[in-house]
Amino acid sequence: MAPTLADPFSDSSALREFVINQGNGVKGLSELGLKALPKQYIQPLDERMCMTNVVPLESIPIIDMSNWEDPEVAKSICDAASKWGFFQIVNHDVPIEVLENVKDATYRFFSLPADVKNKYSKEHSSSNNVRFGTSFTPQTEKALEWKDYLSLFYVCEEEASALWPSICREQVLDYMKKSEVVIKQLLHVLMKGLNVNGIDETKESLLMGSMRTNLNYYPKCPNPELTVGVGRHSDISTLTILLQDEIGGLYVKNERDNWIHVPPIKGSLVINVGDALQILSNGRYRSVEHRVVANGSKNRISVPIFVNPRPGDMIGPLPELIANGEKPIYKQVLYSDYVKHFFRKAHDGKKTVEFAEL
Ligand SMILES: CC(C)(COP(=O)(O)OP(=O)(O)OC[C@H]1O[C@@H](n2cnc3c(N)ncnc32)[C@H](O)[C@@H]1OP(=O)(O)O)[C@@H](O)C(=O)NCCC(=O)NCCSC(=O)/C=C/c1ccc(O)cc1
Ligand SMILES: O=C(O)CCC(=O)C(=O)O
Ligand SMILES: [Fe+2]
Repeated sequence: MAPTLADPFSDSSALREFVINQGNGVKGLSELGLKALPKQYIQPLDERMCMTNVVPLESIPIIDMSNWEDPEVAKSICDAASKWGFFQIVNHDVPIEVLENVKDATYRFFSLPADVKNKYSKEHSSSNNVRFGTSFTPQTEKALEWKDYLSLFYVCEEEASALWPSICREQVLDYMKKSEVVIKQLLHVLMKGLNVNGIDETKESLLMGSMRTNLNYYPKCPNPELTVGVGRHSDISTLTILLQDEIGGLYVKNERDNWIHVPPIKGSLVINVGDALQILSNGRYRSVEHRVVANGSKNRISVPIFVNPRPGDMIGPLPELIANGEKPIYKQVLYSDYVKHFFRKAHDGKKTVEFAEL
């Protein structure tokens, strides 16, 4: 039963019970039609999006992938990865139906009753590789984030068949599979830009040995200006392939510490460099801080594929770079240690990468 008092969640344990334990998430809160944001979601002033720091006319590069091997296109990819850490791609080979299907599947999953979704929560899921949750790390966050998610770590088809929710499984698998071509194209170009030519099996595994797909749901929010959808962070992936819907709300930091909006473009994918690639490239490609605002009138979804090393891989500057005389700025770290470090703290901008600094 949903609480009905005027301020039903002044008591944090009531909020925790409804949102986390019962699996209603922020979607459940949103659907209660609250007039005011529960205080647990109110972010400190300096974490809220201040529109005076937004540069309206600037934009991350938009790259046409149809001639991806053309040296000029390749240069624009490498330049974008060094300067911005973010770009959008159009005319890639992922069919539009695949993108539309995974968005539909995301809506279908979040439309399930709370008790059904809750079977995939940390407490109830039979595997760490499938996790339905809310905010980022509700145990450690001082202020919660206005977001629910389903996170699916891919191990193999058999495991996905056995453990992933059937309501979205095929669509997520298809999106992952069809994205592999463009992921390989991008990694090929980015490695060439470092004078690392030819990606052998070991290197392919280091760059894209594991994948995690998140289905993110940001419901309509009563006081969007007081909270965040996702706080400032850089991803810990090698590359992230992000599908967003038509609503907008993703902002990226530029070189002058201003925020730039990433406008939705139908059929495009947003690509960003993650910490793992920043470390492997010895800082030549940059993972960049980004955040998502909450929306006062519309629900928003996004579907990132995090392309990662394997949990058991050691990551550090690639030997080819060091052999060329570059001084390493990162040490070798076990990727799963890096991932755990990221998940055990609240979002804190670019701080995660300090874990690997020499
Ligand atoms: C290190 C992992 C993630 C977990 O290891 P474990 O040995 O099974 O240990 P735990 O299940 O106890 O997880 C360690 C901590 O991470 C937390 N965690 C474990 N997955 C999760 C999870 N998807 N979500 C949010 N907490 C989690 C988990 O709750 C736990 O926190 P705590 O209970 O406080 O100790 C392991 O599965 C692993 O190495 N996975 C393969 C690599 C991998 O997934 N890489 C991540 C790719 S990038 C990425 O996911 C980015 C995500 C992201 C997400 C949200 C954002 O806003 C921004 C970015
Ligand atoms: O929803 C978005 O646009 C971005 C989400 C994000 O940054 C993430 O899941 O890491
Ligand atoms: Fe992100």
